[in-house]
This record gives sequence, structure tokens and C-alpha cells, in this order.
Amino acid sequence: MHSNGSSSSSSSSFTTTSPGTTSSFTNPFSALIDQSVATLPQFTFESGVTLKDVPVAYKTWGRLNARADNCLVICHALTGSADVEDWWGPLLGPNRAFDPTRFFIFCGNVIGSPYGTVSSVTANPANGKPYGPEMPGSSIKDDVRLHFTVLQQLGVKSIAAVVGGSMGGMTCLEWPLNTPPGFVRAIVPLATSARHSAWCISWGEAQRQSIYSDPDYLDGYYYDTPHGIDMHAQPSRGLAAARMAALLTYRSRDSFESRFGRKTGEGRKNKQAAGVRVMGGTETTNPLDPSEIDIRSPHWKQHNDGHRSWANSSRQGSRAPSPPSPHASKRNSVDAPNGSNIDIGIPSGIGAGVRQPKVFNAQSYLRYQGDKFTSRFDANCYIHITRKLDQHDLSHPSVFPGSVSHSLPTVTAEDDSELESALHHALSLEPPALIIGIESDGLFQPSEQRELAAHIPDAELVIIPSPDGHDGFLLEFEAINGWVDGWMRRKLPEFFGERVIPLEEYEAGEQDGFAVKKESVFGEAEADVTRW
Ligand SMILES: CC(=O)SCCNC(=O)CCNC(=O)[C@H](O)C(C)(C)COP(=O)(O)OP(=O)(O)OC[C@H]1O[C@@H](n2cnc3c(N)ncnc32)[C@H](O)[C@@H]1OP(=O)(O)O
Repeated sequence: MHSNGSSSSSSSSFTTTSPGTTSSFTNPFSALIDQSVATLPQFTFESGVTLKDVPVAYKTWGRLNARADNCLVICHALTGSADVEDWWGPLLGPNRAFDPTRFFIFCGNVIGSPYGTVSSVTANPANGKPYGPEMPGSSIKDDVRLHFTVLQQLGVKSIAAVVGGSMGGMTCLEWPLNTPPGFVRAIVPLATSARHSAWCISWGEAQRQSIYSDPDYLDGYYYDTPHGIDMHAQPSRGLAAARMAALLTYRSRDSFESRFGRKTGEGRKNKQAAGVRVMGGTETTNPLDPSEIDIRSPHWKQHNDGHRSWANSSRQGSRAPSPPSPHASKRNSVDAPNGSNIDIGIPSGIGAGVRQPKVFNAQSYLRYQGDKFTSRFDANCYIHITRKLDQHDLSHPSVFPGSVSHSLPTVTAEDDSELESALHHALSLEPPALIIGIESDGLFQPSEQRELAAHIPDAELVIIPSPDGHDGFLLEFEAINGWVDGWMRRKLPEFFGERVIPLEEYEAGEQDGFAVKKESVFGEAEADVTRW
């Protein structure tokens, strides 16, 4: 097993070398992150399935204390990675909520995520091909047990606190229930629930259906292209549509209204509004086949604005080319909202009186985010993790002996009162908790955090005012930092005496890799593809 101790750098790619391998490839998503990758000889899932040579990607900051009990576990959400700096950067640093001079901070990438831990984009050692759609389903309990194994290898004796938002909040709630009694001393679940709601399950289903309905999905075997395994081959249109729908659930109606209103992009200077056709230029973000466009009416063009035709398919080479256009040399041009010249492909003399489709800022935002997502995430992984979320339900105890909830009775019937009582039992086993909700969160509503607080014996509840809906847990840095830091100082005072790493040493060691390298990447100017 590989471990980097207090350093945060090491190999981030995984190439199959097992006997019997017919091909090898590198997980391109894992390579985006500077992290450690441990390989466990095998791991048995809650379902009973066992996988061999299981990679687990993780990052650490800070150093273990002499008692090895100052571990702070951070859990990422659906599309996040082990790189906490990338999505909760402002919370990380001396005298902040995640203080690497006091805590040994650990974040593990979850099973099914493309960012390094075993997933659809990992090579199956049996045949050297990506697991793809044959990647076995996993549970949040599995993630906890997998990361627990890594922590034990790193020498951690107990965890001071676990913190996480959204799916990370679910993981946070599962940590104390799936580890030995007393191993986790405190938890801070944010914007999360005790069990995935019907509303969330439904959104997940709608998003998966978007992916399934993309002809490039190919039942999940889309990496197998005529040119060999291509880990960038994707049902991109379906995945982008899924991301667009998801992003809407992460915000609120009010935040979209105040941010975009009915604006159409005049204020946007530097960014191509995704989905606007740029023909004859260097960038084509909505690549309807030009020859097809030219032979259609302007009404057709207006109707199909934003539609990604087969020309955007990674398998377009297998389709017959369209006939040459009779109007190819006679297109009109208009000024794009961002100031560039856009050829909209309308033949001159045709379509008088037909208004060009406006691209509202709200639309271009979604199209841009959809495109961006497909360059950094994998569709099979998205399916895997949304299915994992659907199974989240604390009223189901762990099947593994040694964990806290193992002794709870197994719930078999879908009887409401039986489930309620099982849930109450599970929550009564949780350690002291700071539960944080976002006032305008329509996905994981404050009522769900109230439910957690009502059943956890030593719980404090904070609902943060924010217009940003569920995304508030990634945007309200100042409030979250203040609440988490303050609560930990009260609940875990023994970690706030002498620092494990003296400040001077920490500052001097910034070049040595253990210090936080980035302040924040959440400004609009940032273009880090590993961002959420
Ligand atoms: C169960 C679970 O775990 S679900 C939780 C999953 N959560 C997520 O996946 C988080 C989703 N949210 C995000 O990714 C958000 O972008 C956040 C929270 C990370 C950051 O939010 P913000 O800082 O408000 O950034 P925002 O969403 O506005 O995105 C900014 C980008 O959109 C671009 N943009 C903004 N408006 C427009 C527009 N009208 N047209 C085109 N692009 C636009 C910006 O230029 C910027 O581009 P860049 O990232 O390349 O610099």
C-alpha cells in the first residue's frame, strides 16, 4: 500500500499491470488531481461482491499527533474529488475550520467516482478493460469502510471529527455507524438527510434517463470505439443534459431570477455563450452539421437551437456525411452577444421576418456548465453515484460485524413506523453533531436537517440564510467556517492548545508540499476542470 504521510503529492494515475491484461490505459480523470493512490489487494462490498487490486485515491494535509487521534475527515459530494482545496479551499488553512497545523486532514475519493478510486473508468484486472457498466454497485457504507482501511494503514487511531456536505453529509453520518464504537468523536453533516428523499430519487432517475437516451451511451460500453479504448468517449449530450437538470436543483428559483432574469448576454464579454453556433470560426460549441443547416428552413433552425446533432457525437465517423449544401457560400452573419461575429448559417433571401433565436443568459449558463462537466466527469460514474445516493438510508444497519450499527435489527418491511423507529435508533448512536442546513435548499430541505437534529442526542442545528439553494454549502464559506470552527473549539478543546505543526514551521514548509497551496478557486476567472 502506498501512503504519502503528511505530504499531498504522489502518483495519481493507475495503469493495469496484472497478468492476463490485454490492454492498459490510464484513468484520465484521476490524472487531473495531484493525490495519493493506495491499492488494496481486495475489497468486499456490502453487496458481497469482492474486487481485487482496488485503487483508493485520497489527499491529506497536516500531520498526525503523538496519540494519532487528531484526524479530521472531509467527505466530498457527488461530483467532487479528494482535493478539498479545490472546492472548500477557503475553509482550509491555519486558524480556519480545517486547520492543518492542528489536524491531520484526510479526504478520500468515493467508490464510483472517476477521480481515482475504483470505478467504471478503472481497469478491471481480469481483462485490462474499464469496468464500465459492469462496475458493481456500491453504498456509502462501502466508502466509509474503504476509507477506514486506508486510515488504519496511515496509523490513525481515532477521528476527531468528520465533516461533509450533500453526499458528503451522508458519508459523514455513516462514519460513526460503520466504524468501531468511539472511533469517531464528532460529526458535522451539512445540507444532507438521513435518507434520500423521493424528490431526490426522482431527480436522479430523470438525470440517468437523459444519459440512457443518448445514442452514444451504448448500454455503457462507450469506451470501446472503432479505434480501441478511448476513455474520453462519452454520451456527452445526455451527460450534459443531466448536469443541467442537476444544476437547477442545486440553486433556487430566486437566485436564477436575480442573477439572469431575461438577459441575453450583452454583458458577457469574454466567454463564448455555449450553444451559439460559430461557423467558420475556431470554436463550435453547438456543432449542427453546416450542410444540414443550410438546406433547412430558418424555422427549423430556430426550433433546434441548442440541439446537439450527431455531428457532436464521438462516433460521428460511423455516419454517412450529409449532402453538400446548395447555400454553402451564402450565409448571413450577425453580431454575437459576446461581441464576436457569429455565422448563423441562414441563406440570404430566406427567412425574412423570422427572428433569430435569443440565447438567454440562463440558457447559456446551463449549456456552458453542461459542456464543462462532460470534460471532467464520466457518464457511467454519474450513473453509479446517483444510484448509490438512492440507496442512502440510515435505518439500514451495517452488515459488517465490528461497526456500531451492526447490532441494530435489520429492517425488512417497508413499514413506515418500523423504518421510523430504526432510523431513530441509528441516529441515537451518532456522536455529538453540528448539523448545518441552507435556508433556500430545495433539494435537501431544512426539515431534513431538523429531523437529524431531533434524533441525534447531542446535536446543534444551524440553518444558514442564503439565496443560493443547495449550492450554499459550497458558497457560504464565511458562515460555514465560523460555525464549524467555533463548534469544534467548544466540543474538541484538547486540539486547540499547542499546534501539532508550529505556525513558523508550517509557513516555512509551504514549499515542501504539506501546506495549503491555493486560497480559493471559486472566482469566475478560474478554469480548473476539476472544480465542481
Ligand atoms: C447529492 C450531492 O452531492 S449534489 C452536490 C453536487 N454539487 C455540485 O456538483 C456543485 C454544483 N455547483 C457548481 O459547480 C457551482 O459552479 C459552484 C458552487 C462550484 C460555484 O458556483 P459559482 O461560483 O456561483 O459559479 P457558477 O455556477 O456561476 O459558475 C461560474 C462559471 O459559469 C460561467 N458563466 C456564468 N454565467 C454564464 C452565462 N450566462 N453563460 C455562460 N457561462 C456563464 C462563468 O464564466 C464561470 O465559468 P468558469 O467556471 O469557466 O470560470
